[in-house]
Amino acid sequence: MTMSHSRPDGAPSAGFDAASVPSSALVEFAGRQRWYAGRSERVSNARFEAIEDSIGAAELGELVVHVEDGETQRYFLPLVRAAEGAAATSLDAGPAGGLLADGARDPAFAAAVVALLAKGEGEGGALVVHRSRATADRLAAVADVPTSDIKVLSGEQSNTSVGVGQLGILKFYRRLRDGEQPELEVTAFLTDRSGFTNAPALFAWLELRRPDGSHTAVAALFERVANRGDAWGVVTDDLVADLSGSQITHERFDAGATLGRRTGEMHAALARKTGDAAFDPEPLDAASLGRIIAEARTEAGEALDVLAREAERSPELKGEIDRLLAARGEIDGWFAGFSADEAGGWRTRIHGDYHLGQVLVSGADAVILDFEGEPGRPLAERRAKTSPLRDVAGMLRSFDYAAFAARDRLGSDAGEAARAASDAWRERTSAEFLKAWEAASGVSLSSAANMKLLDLFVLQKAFYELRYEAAMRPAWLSIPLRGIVSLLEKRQVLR
Ligand SMILES: Nc1ncnc2c1ncn2[C@@H]1O[C@H](COP(=O)(O)OP(=O)(O)O)[C@@H](O)[C@H]1O
Ligand SMILES: O=P(O)(O)O[C@H]1O[C@H](CO)[C@@H](O[C@H]2O[C@H](CO)[C@@H](O)[C@H](O)[C@H]2O)[C@H](O)[C@H]1O
Repeated sequence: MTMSHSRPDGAPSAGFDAASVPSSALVEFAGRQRWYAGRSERVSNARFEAIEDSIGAAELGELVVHVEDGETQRYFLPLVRAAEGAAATSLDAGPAGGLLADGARDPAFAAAVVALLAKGEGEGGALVVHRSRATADRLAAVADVPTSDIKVLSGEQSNTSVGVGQLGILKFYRRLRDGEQPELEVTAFLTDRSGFTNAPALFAWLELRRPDGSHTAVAALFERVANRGDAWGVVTDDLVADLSGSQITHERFDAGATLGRRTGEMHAALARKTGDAAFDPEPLDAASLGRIIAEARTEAGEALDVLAREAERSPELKGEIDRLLAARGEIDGWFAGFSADEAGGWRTRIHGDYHLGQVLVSGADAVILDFEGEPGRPLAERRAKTSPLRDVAGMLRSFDYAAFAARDRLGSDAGEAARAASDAWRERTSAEFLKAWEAASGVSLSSAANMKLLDLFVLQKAFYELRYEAAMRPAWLSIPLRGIVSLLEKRQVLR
């Protein structure tokens, strides 16, 4: 169901000239936001481009950032007047604009968006409401939640998620990419057409249609899943307790077996043939395998370039960095060593950015979230069908991160015994995960070709993480670096 929403005459607005916000103030403000991906780039200028529509008192717009020698980045940025005393988190729009704040973090704005999604509006504006018919009554209940029960979730990730009472999660997409948002397509497919129930139901979403015909989703409302935290938090807490010899009194989350089963079921659901060309499985033939290898090979080279630049910033990692850089030829040769005979199986839609932080622990079960794909990649790539082993690799890398993070939390108490125990946990959990995944997905892991492809995806993910950590958390650069070195040693690419 689709409705267009237009600015009602005389609607209240934030009452400022957003177009006059200086570029320097926008860049400084963006640099403080977790969702901003341009932090490590040189920015030539930034501007606020108004959206011809209104919701509540916000001035709606896009933050448009021109990166030197790079693509233009667009972010959804509704602006509201900053609350008293909120100077530290606000955007200083100068004497004419005053202090402004991110509307996505403002409960009143979120309430207005939910009301709009539940109600829909007349024709004409730049924002279009899409609602799921199946969930209309649940949507009305979410719209009844009082503003006082609307709260931005802590631990903001690539986007900004807001809890609407215990019923809904309103997610504002921050980095905007033109085209279909994979998260909306995949969640709707899983819940409406495949019978997979371990992902939150999608209620409604808001799409921006620009005058040039391009379109992109800016917000979506999902069912809120009762949970005791994401699997990253639950797994690392339990591991810290185990490593430090503390008793666990709560129900233990059986990470390997539960995640393996639910992940496999998700992949089996995504492999269902329904006649929808965007989802129907296609053969993983030699041409598609060739594209996968070429992409991973290029990305490995790019990540090694980034690593070479990082070497100065991380002198404690110099030994491993130099070793990897010296083996560039061998690494490239490993990718080149794939043969067309290794093609086989199916490619389907997948999760695309799968790790422990994307799973909620609900009782003893797992609910899978965030089907947006890797936020740094173009939409067409994130919507492409590929091997489900890519997601499997993502979770294996996450077990490696969790083993490191648990040791890191123990600080100087973490001796050699803790290292050995956390490594053993990672190996055991990974094996249980793979076993349960194979049984639930129906994809065989006994073929040498599939195991080699799994290695490729593990390496590709770790190279992606190298770039991610270099840009976002340099202190964790060692995790993917050591993961890459260790895998390449096992496969005798590094000697
Ligand atoms: N449907 C939901 N039910 C309960 N909590 C949710 C739901 N969706 C998101 N969350 C919470 O918000 C956090 C961020 O959600 P996620 O979709 O991963 O956002 P991002 O796109 O920013 O990575 C999750 O880790 C979880 O704590
Ligand atoms: O914000 P997103 O969920 O879209 O994902 C991005 O950020 C993740 C970090 O929060 C990053 O994941 C990496 O760190 C995790 C631990 O914090 C670890 O569990 C993952 O295995 C590791 O990849 C993810 O790669 C990035 O896309």
